[in-house]
Amino acid sequence: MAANILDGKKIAQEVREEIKREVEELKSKGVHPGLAVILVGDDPASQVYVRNKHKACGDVGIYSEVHRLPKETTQEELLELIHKLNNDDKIHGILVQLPVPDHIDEKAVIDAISLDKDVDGFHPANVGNLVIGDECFYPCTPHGCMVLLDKAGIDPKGKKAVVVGRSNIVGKPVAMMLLARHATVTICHSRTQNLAEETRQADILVAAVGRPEMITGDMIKEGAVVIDVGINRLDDGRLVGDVHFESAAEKASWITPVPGGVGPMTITMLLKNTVEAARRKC
Ligand SMILES: Nc1nc2c(c(=O)[nH]1)N[C@@H](CN(C=O)c1ccc(C(=O)N[C@@H](CCC(=O)O)C(=O)O)cc1)CN2
Ligand SMILES: [Mg+2]
Repeated sequence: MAANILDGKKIAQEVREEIKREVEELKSKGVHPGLAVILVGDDPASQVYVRNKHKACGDVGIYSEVHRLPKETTQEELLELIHKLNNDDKIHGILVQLPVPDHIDEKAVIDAISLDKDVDGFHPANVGNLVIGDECFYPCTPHGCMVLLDKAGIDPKGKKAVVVGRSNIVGKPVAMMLLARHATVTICHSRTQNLAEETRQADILVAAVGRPEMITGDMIKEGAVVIDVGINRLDDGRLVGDVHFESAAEKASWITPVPGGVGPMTITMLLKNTVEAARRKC
């Protein structure tokens, strides 16, 4: 089987057109959605992501401000800025680009963001609401995975989904979202025995481990849908996912490429959450 490509770049663009219209509608009601992004330090990849977030906001008409803080910023200084933004009516969404420098407690920072402005969906109360199926912001990358499935017309209901990776920002939330859509979900991780035995049962396989090309074609069931969340830069400069694309594409019915699969959806879902946060103020 030669897999169909789930083109995240194209789908992200389509979703951004919808978001643009939603922003116009909110503006006509007197609400201009606003996002504040905080970047601490000078991690090169984070700088690119933050720049892309700012540009993406501009493209759809969302007001955005970027707070670039030096890497020596103390936790107190960062919390003070978050507190200020929590009380700023122009700002509907706040995010702190991760990772933060080692001397800053990531959990303290996430906890400080007001629940109604937590457009990353990382606040523990948001995560709790996701688990129990209450109103919440879906974390952006897992939300992007679900939108890709929807756009390809793949209904998780009754399907066996296997998620490889148990991070708080991707593995666990995507498993919960698949469960909410009535998939039978297995979460695998570094201590899973016989990983291939598990992955070969998946109708939907989500790879989010951060290990280059570790999921190979022989680990995939014929006709499976493969969502590759990994973004790994190799020594030779190539960017690859957690899935070995060529061998996996011979087995899968649908597969996301890297780059150009899940990645472009992440920022798009951030825009969507920011609009949703603003809508709740209407
Ligand atoms: N506060 C947050 N921090 C981080 C998040 C997040 O959702 N919130 N996710 C990642 C980084 N990230 C957005 O912040 C992000 C990662 C990747 C992409 C993307 O478009 N990737 C491209 C390839 C880009 C490249 O060439 O390097 C792709 O996969 O096609 C967008 C956003 C960690 N931090
Ligand atoms: Mg690949």
